[in-house]
Amino acid sequence: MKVIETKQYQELSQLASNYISDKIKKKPNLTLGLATGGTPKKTYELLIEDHKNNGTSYNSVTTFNLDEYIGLDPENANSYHHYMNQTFFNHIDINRKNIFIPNGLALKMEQECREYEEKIKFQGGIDLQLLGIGANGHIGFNEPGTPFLSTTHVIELAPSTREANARFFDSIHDVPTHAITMGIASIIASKEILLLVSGEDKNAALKRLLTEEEPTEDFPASILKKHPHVTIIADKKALKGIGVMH
Ligand SMILES: O=P(O)(O)OC[C@H]1O[C@](O)(CO)[C@@H](O)[C@@H]1O
Repeated sequence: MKVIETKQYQELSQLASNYISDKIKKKPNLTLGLATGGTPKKTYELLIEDHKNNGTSYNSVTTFNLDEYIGLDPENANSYHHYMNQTFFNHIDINRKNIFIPNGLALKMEQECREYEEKIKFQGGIDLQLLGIGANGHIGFNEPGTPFLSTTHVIELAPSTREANARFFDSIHDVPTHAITMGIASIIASKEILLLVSGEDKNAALKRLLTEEEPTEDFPASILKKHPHVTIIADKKALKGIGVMH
């Protein structure tokens, strides 16, 4: 895993945005895996700026999002469909038919999960997966204990995840209890992974990722150690007290 340290969140976001836009310039029909949450917000903002100022085009790009809450309508302000439209898709020239996000309202969830995997495979796999990390080490919504061999599935959210994400909702009671998420095997099948880590509340998770030896299902992000092409961009606060080789 290659670690790039930045001074703060702004610089982290600028590097991440440059990284992604360079990939699109090199491969205009890139298949991009996307994440939600607070961490990548500024990256999306800068990608939009880059699209407007430099003309980076998403016309031939295909995207697959990691996850979605179960039971939230795409119009719900807290759904990841809504997040992605507002934060990114509404501001770039992406072809709507090339956007894929798991359907949290599917009547047949098992079928939805299976078909999501098939769509990724049909597309030839994900070229670059953008990732965040939960304070408990989750990637996507794969909570501690999720099997490394998992593909897209329904998961019960950990209480700590619901608490952390309650900041986006009126009350913790409104945070869905379940989500549909790409599995750990689905994430790890991506050709390349870009993990963004910002802030002191991610320090312990990053320390565990960078220092502990063997991957363990108790700490989902640890599987990244087995992936041949992972780049981590982390700010000083996230890296505090962690010795990184430059
Ligand atoms: O960037 P945040 O808001 O800390 O979230 C970290 C991770 O948690 C999730 O939002 C799921 O809770 C992921 O999609 C994200 O990468």
